[in-house]
Amino acid sequence: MRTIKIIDDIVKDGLSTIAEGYEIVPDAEGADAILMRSTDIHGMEVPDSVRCIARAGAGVNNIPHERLAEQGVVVFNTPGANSNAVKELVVGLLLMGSRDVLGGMRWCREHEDDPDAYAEAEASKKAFVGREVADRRIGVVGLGAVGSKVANACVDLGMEVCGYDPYLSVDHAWQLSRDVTPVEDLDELCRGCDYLTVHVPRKEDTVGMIGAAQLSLLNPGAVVLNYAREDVVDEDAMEAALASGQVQRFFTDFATPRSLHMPHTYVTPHTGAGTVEAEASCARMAVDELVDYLDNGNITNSVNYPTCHMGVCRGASRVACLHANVPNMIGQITAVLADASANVQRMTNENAGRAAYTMFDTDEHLEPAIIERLSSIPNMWRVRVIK
Ligand SMILES: NC(=O)c1ccc[n+]([C@@H]2O[C@H](COP(=O)([O-])OP(=O)(O)OC[C@H]3O[C@@H](n4cnc5c(N)ncnc54)[C@H](O)[C@@H]3O)[C@@H](O)[C@H]2O)c1
Ligand SMILES: O=C(O)[C@H](O)COP(=O)(O)O
Repeated sequence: MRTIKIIDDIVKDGLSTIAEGYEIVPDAEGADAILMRSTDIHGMEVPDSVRCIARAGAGVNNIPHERLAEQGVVVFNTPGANSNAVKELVVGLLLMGSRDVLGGMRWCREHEDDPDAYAEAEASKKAFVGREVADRRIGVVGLGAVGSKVANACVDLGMEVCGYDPYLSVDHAWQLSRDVTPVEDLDELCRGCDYLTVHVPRKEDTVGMIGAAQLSLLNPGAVVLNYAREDVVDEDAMEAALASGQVQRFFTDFATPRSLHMPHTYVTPHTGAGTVEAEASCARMAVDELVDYLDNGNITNSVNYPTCHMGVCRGASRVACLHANVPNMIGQITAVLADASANVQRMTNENAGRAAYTMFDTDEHLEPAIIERLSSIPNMWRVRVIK
């Protein structure tokens, strides 16, 4: 029986793909895997029993995945599984940001007991006049799963769309409308924009990337949306830009103590991915990743280990070695196998960044002493006997 500890609220129907032979357990201690969403686990001691963690969602800044790689824990996320949900909300808010929809609705509510409201509305509606988004310029920062969908939707709305993403993947480039203009410099992207929307992961080079300089390059009265992470947009700079009118409205998914008190700021409580469809598809993808890793050693969508597939083991045994991406690891692993006269049926090695993964099938089970020798190779982080 394999065991999974669930942290956060994972929707039940998303768990439907958990295979037989799996059990949800109340504690991480002793569990084989953790399934989670946004809880910050930087301060958590991840028990040695845990072989993998799947984040049902995109952002992994809440997980110390580099440290966990060295602990032999594979961390997964679910790229793209919630991107349509974010796109739909961002497009809705973009339209709301162009018209004072909320102000108009507030006016109506305030006049709910006024018998002349219907007639007064005609006189008052001038106060809520907005603008159309068609032909306006929007800058999209980050053209991944969410950003590319937002950019394409803005093209469909008739906007002039520019995008900035120095690390754009080939897959996402293929998905992008040819009407999106790529811009190679962030400041150039911001210059003359009426709208700016941010869709990058939180990392060293993105924290504070939208600051005073970038906001000053927007057209006066611009609308800014942050459905990425709270500190990608510098709050000091944003508050000043809102106070001066340089930014007319700011939509953010992050209820920080500061954003909740900023003028002309509309805060949602991290509900960018909050649809039944997105929650279920993230959970299903995360469960599939965990199960394929625990059962077969295959790695799909990991953020700290390379992609690696060897299908289902047809030999007597399958072993996976999780180790540092340094020279001579394969040489040392095969030397141990040669000493043991092990007959290797299939073997694969992949690396990504600082981590590497070697997996092999043998036609006999290896003695515990051989596994011990593999484990004691310097820079070996974990050896798993999968079958
Ligand atoms: N509010 C929500 O509920 C919600 C939902 C999904 C994602 N997110 C956030 O949005 C982020 C993006 O999600 P995604 O699914 O599109 O991820 P993604 O990985 O598909 O896309 C991120 C894109 O940002 C680009 N990028 C990285 N560094 C950059 C930089 N310095 N400048 C410009 N571009 C850069 C990458 O090349 C990539 O194309 C996530 O990491 C997460 O933090 C929030
Ligand atoms: O990174 C993400 O996928 C989003 O921030 C959504 O997070 P959540 O699933 O915890 O709401």
